[in-house]
Amino acid sequence: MTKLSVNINKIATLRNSRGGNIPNVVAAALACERFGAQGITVHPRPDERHIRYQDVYDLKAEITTEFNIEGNCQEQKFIDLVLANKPTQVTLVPDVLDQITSNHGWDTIKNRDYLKDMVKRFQDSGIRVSIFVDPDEAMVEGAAETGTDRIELYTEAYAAEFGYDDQTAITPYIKAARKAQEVGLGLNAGHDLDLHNLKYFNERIPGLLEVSIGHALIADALYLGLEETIKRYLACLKV
Ligand SMILES: CC(=O)[C@@H](O)[C@H](O)COP(=O)(O)O
Ligand SMILES: NCC(=O)COP(=O)(O)O
Repeated sequence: MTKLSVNINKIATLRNSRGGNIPNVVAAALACERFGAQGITVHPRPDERHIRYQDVYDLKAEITTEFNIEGNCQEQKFIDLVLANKPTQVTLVPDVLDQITSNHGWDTIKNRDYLKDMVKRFQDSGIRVSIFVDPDEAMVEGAAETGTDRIELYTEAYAAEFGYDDQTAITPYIKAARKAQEVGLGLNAGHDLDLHNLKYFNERIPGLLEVSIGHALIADALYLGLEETIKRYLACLKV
């Protein structure tokens, strides 16, 4: 079954809006685990607008499921943070500084040598590496040449098209997933996945190992509660 990693950035956004420690991100992560999530994802950004660097240390000390840290390895602070915490997985995302959210994958061909160095650096510390890519077979092949363990397919385009033309929405992802299988890469996916589009995606993408979901899931929890929300997302991942 595809694993669900809950991205808790938005819990930190809410906490930071007031100062103080409500809601507590570690308590929220532990609740996600208790309710069945198989992993916790955070995406600390350089301005610490949601997850703070200290949160990563605090989470690492408490959580027991797979810990996935996403971010831009062009920031030395990010590399140091990951190496100090040794999560299960680091996901390399090519964000620029003032980006509202992630909006593109790596060009794994142009940046092949750079990514190769980064992948080795993290793998040498026992950390599984995933590279965030658009659903483009050439980018998947390029990722394989870096030595990465996995890729994460950037699903914003799928989510935007889903509900209009589902077949068109999913086709590039099926092709990219098949290519990942062919070149021996593990497959993750994420961004804008939600209760409407997740089941269709999971049922059609071969070899999907993990999805990381934050924005929609935390928003759903406002209405449904965290326990019921996680239960519904897990149900979408059953085949
Ligand atoms: C890589 C990815 O798609 C997610 O991590 C997303 O970027 C979440 O980040 P924000 O919560 O800052 O939007
Ligand atoms: N890697 C994607 C992620 O962690 C969550 O993205 P979103 O669900 O907040 O869009």
